[in-house]
Amino acid sequence: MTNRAVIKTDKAPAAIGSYSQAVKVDNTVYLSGQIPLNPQSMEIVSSDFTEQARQVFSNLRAVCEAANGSLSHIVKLNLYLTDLSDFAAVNEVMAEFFEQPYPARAAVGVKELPKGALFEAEGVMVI
Ligand SMILES: C=C(N)C(=O)O
Repeated sequence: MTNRAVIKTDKAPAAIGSYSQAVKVDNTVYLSGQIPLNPQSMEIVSSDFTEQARQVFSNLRAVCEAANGSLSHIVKLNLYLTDLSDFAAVNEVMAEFFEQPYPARAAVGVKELPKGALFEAEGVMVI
């Protein structure tokens, strides 16, 4: 029998649709996609890609912590960029937030993201 719980924190943006910020099943936490919303204002923080990426990882960190984990517990990340010329920038921001060994990852260019965001990241954490 699995042990399932919904994770909810006001330190990360509230869900903007019909989903939970994260769902925990036993020791595994499925982290919903974070876009660069300020958790208080629920507005995109900046038009600058690097600032958006920092906000996304800050939001993901808050959800990890609400599930009693941390970014270092993330085993897989999926990144979505509306412009793959920001690939180098996202690697730099990840190096600010993550320590080696880094999680497994995919990075994909997409046409559009919710609220006009330039970047979204979602992943899986094992605690
Ligand atoms: C922002 C999202 N995670 C969504 O719309 O699913």
